[in-house]
Amino acid sequence: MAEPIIRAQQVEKYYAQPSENRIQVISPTDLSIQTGEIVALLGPSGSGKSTLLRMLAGLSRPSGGEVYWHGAPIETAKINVSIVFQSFALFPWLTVMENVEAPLKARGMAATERRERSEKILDTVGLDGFEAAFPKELSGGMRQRVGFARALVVEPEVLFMDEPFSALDVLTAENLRSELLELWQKKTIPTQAIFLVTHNIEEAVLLADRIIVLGRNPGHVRTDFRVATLAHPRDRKAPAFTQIVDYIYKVLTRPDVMPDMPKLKAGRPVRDQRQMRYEMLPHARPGGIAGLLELAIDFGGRTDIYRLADELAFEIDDLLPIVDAAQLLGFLRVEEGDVVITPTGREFAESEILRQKELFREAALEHVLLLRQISRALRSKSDRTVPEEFFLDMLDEQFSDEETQRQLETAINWGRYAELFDYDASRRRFTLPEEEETAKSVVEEGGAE
Ligand SMILES: Nc1ncnc2c1ncn2[C@@H]1O[C@H](COP(=O)(O)OP(=O)(O)OP(=O)(O)O)[C@@H](O)[C@H]1O
Repeated sequence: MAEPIIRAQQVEKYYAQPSENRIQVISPTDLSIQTGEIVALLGPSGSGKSTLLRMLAGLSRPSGGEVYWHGAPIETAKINVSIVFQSFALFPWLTVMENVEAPLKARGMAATERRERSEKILDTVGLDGFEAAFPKELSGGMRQRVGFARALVVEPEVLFMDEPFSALDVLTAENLRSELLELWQKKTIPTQAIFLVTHNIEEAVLLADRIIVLGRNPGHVRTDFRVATLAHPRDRKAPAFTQIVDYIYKVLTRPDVMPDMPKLKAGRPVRDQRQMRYEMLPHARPGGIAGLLELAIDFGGRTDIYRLADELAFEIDDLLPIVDAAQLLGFLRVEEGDVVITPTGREFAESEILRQKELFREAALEHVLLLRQISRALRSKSDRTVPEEFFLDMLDEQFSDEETQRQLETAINWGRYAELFDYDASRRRFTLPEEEETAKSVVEEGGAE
C-alpha cells in the first residue's frame, strides 16, 4: 500500500499536572490518513479527539512516537493542511474577504493573486456578494462558510475539521455537509483527504469512508473500519446505514465489551489498549438513573438508545453517562443498540425509596471498587472516619486532577444516596454513621477484591 499522507506511529500524549503526576491523554496509537479518504473520528467527551487531531495536523508534538508527512517526520516536512473549527475562529475586525485572504497573506502571496484566489473560493462556497461584510453581520451558517473558505483557499492537501457543524442548527448543518461532500466528490477542491472530528454518529456515517472510534482514559482506538460499501448520497434509512450507526452506539455505550462488527466488507480488526484498576464512574445521579429506568419501563422494558435520546431531546453525550451508570450497576444491559432493563433494574425503578436505596447499595458495593474500598476502610478504622485524601492519592495515579475530583464527587453522591457513608465537606473526611447496620452487613457479605 502507498505511503499515507499522514501516518502516526505509536503516538501518545501526556499533560503535566500541578502535582508531579503526568496524565496520559492518548495511549500509544497508530493511525494513518490515506489519499482519497474522508476519515471520521468519534469518541466520548474527553477521549482525546481534538488532541489527536492537533498532533496529526502538526500543531502539537506527541509526547512519544512520531507523526510522518509523506514518510518524513512532520516537524521538518513542508506540510499543507488547514483546520475548520466549531467556533469558526474568524477575525471579527476583518471583513469576509480579509478573513479569507489572511492565510494567503501569511504565506506571502502577492495582493492580486490573493484577491483572485479568495474571490474564487468565496464563489465556490456561496459567499458571493458578502465580501465586504463583517462576521457579526452573518448567521452562524454563513460564518462557517467563511471558515470553510478560509481553510480551502490555501488548497490544503488535508482538510481537518473539529466539530465543524456542531454549532449550527440542524438544517444549516445538513446543507453545509452536503455542499462540502459535493465539492469533494466532484473534485472542485484539490483537497486529497479530510479528517473530521465529530460527536454525531450519523454525520460520521453520512460522510466518512473510514470511521475510527476512540475510548477514553487514556484515549485509545477501539475500532477503525471502512464504510466503503455505502454509496453516496447515503440514505439514513438504509439497513446498512442503521446497522453501522447501531454498531457505533454499541461501541460507545459498552466501554468494556467489543460488539461484533456488522457484516460489511473490509472491516478491520479492533484494538483495545486499556488497562485500568478503577472503572471510570459515569457522572450520573441516582435520581437520573431511576428516571431513565422508569422511562425504559414505559417503553416496554426495551428501547433503542437512539430513540430514547430523541424522545428526551437529549444529546447522546448527556444520555450516555446515565446509561453507562445504570449498566455498571447491573440495572440495564445494552443489546444490539437497545437498552434492556434487568430484573434488578425493574425492581429498583418500581420500589419505594428505602428499598431503592438498599438495592442501589447492594449494586454499588458489588460493582464499584471505589465504593467498596471506602466502605471497607471506614469499617476497619476504630474512629470510623477516613480523610478523602487517602482515596484521592489512589485515584490520581489513574485520572487527571480534574477527573479525580469528579470521580470522588460522583462516589460521594452515590455513597450518600446509598447511605454507605457520610461525607464531611468542611473536614474533607468520610465518616460512618453509627446506626449503619444494614450497610455494614452488606459490606461484610461483599465479594473478594
Ligand atoms: N492543555 C491541556 N492540559 C491538560 N489537559 C488537557 C489539555 N488539553 C486537553 N487536556 C485533557 O485531555 C483530555 C482529552 O481532551 P480532548 O479535548 O482532546 O478530548 P475530546 O475527545 O476532543 O473532547 P471533547 O469531545 O469534549 O471536545 C481531556 O481530559 C482534557 O481535559
